[in-house]
Amino acid sequence: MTSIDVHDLTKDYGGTRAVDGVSFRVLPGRVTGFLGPNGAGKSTTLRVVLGLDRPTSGGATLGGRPYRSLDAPLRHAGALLDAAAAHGGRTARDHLLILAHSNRIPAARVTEVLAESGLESVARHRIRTFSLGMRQRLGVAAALLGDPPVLILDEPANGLDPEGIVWIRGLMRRLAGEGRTVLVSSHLMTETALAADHLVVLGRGRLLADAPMADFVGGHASLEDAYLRLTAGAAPFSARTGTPPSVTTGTPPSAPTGPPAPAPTGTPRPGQAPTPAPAPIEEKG
Ligand SMILES: Nc1ncnc2c1ncn2[C@@H]1O[C@H](COP(=O)(O)OP(=O)(O)OP(=O)(O)O)[C@@H](O)[C@H]1O
Repeated sequence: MTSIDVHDLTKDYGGTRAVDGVSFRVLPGRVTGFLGPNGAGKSTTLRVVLGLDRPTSGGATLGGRPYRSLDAPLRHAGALLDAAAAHGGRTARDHLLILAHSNRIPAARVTEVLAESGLESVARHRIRTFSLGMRQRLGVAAALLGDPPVLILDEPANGLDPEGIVWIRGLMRRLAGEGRTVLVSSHLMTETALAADHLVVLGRGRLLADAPMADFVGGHASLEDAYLRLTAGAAPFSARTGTPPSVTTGTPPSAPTGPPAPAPTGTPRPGQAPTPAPAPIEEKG
């Protein structure tokens, strides 16, 4: 099956370094959660993987090939990046039919993905009448269209109702169970804890962790706890609350709190630099 490989990726926007020498591999057969604070570089990385942005240096491949070199790319990788991207004047069905046609996918597959995403009853409605959650479902339907071995989903639960959140979680688990490669970015820790087997965490454009979920959370009260400790030094927009980060470790408040244990980073691959240790948490007064 097909892995996603990001190799020593750096991306600058003018004077802003959005991604800084990041390398990781996303393996088939599991859901990999892609986490990081606002502005950490997740979307930029996904855009480079999908050939939507050119890297400054390094790069990314799917099954060893750059996305841009793929023939009929929807058959190799399905992506949900921006649910608002579909043309509002088209019906959901027409939107999918156009995508299918341009990737040599049979029209019958459109009917299947409309059913899979729960949109059958609104298939002939114009997309501009869709709610955010319906647009998300349409984005997922488009990602599934080519029956691809790789799925890349950026905040797929955004706007979904509780039934939809359960649906997308089950869908991701099933796709991974079928041996596909599923990479999902999210800020929802509870959802990520339920859906993901493995985590890749960025902070300020750098790789902070690349580890199995159990190893990442190990010794912490929850995924949220482990994540907040790891990224506390890398969150650029933390609001002043007058209290320390909302981590609950079970340790009494008076107990000395040293720097967090670095989350396990997995074995560096040949040529890959070890993951930098996270910045220590500074206790706020
Ligand atoms: N097109 C662009 N032009 C200029 N700067 C950009 C552009 N896209 C992203 N950036 C900058 O790159 C950095 C990384 O942004 P990116 O959107 O990749 O982060 P993110 O981890 O996806 O954040 P979020 O969780 O808020 O979506 C930020 O500093 C952002 O301002």
